[in-house]
Amino acid sequence: MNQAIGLESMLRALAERHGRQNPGQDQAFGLASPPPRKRCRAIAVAGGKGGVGKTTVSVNLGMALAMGGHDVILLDADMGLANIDVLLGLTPTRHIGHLLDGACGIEDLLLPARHGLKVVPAGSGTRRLAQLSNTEHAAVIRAFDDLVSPPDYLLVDTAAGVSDNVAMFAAAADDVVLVVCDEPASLTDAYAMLKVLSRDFGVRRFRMVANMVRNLGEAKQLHQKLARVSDRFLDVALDFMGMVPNDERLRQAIKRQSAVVDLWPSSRSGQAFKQLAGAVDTWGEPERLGLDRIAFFSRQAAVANGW
Ligand SMILES: Nc1ncnc2c1ncn2[C@@H]1O[C@H](COP(=O)(O)OP(=O)(O)OP(=O)(O)O)[C@@H](O)[C@H]1O
Repeated sequence: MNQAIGLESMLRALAERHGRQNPGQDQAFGLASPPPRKRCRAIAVAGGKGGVGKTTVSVNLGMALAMGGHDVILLDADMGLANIDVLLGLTPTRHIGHLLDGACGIEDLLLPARHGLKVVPAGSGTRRLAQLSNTEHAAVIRAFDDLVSPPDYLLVDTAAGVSDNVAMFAAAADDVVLVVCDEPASLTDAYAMLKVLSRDFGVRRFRMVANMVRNLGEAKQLHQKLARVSDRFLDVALDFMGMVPNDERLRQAIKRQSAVVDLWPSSRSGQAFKQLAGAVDTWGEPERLGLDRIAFFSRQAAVANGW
């Protein structure tokens, strides 16, 4: 069976399950509707090529949103090669593998970082985690239903490449942020990502962050380069979200196992991440409808919206 079709039917099953868990069923049992809960927005950070800065952007954007007063969970979805905990100097005792083994629940995995940011670690150096099946990935997504309180934002740092793993998380999220840097391989991999996610998973809108650029002009040029090709050959909208400059301060922060936006908020990259967080704050309601409109926190989202 075509893998994309297999994945799509799995997402459809998740959507049906989501429908079954609609709060309408509470009314069917004569129960009062629960009070409205806040809506969680799931944002997948992808990039295609390894080393373009996906994890750096995920960590710092998550921290910047948390510093802005938002409740944020950062999921390390680079299963088997996870490194968010290392970047933030955290020492997890449990990871996604334990969740899949039934040894703990999602709440037990939430690792507190600075400014209230919470990290869900994926585990590193485990072959099994690097080879999770589609069913196991779906189980990870479903596990978020069990959170006691959904956050404002769920940021998902995806793995490199355009594997089923990456596609599944991106297709389940409300928004896909594409991190691109000015290298031919980054551009071609980003294009491949746009193509697969739009053609096989119906993702139509992407937001691009230009990373490791010199200035805004260079960032916009990079966006135009990719948008020119995607406008011509693909049915997608690629919005310019912002840029992160190539900044030695950021590399120093990584060595100190800290987010640059926390350690040096006035640095060029620190300011850039605050601007990216500001951009997220201005996004309207998610546009995606139908199959790919499944939110990570399906049940909480359903309760919040009265779906
Ligand atoms: N804006 C930046 N300025 C300076 N250095 C940067 C910047 N962004 C990323 N880097 C450097 O690039 C390295 C790789 O970044 P990162 O680990 O975030 O990439 P990635 O896309 O997540 O890679 P992978 O998919 O292989 O995990 C960082 O360790 C850092 O040294």
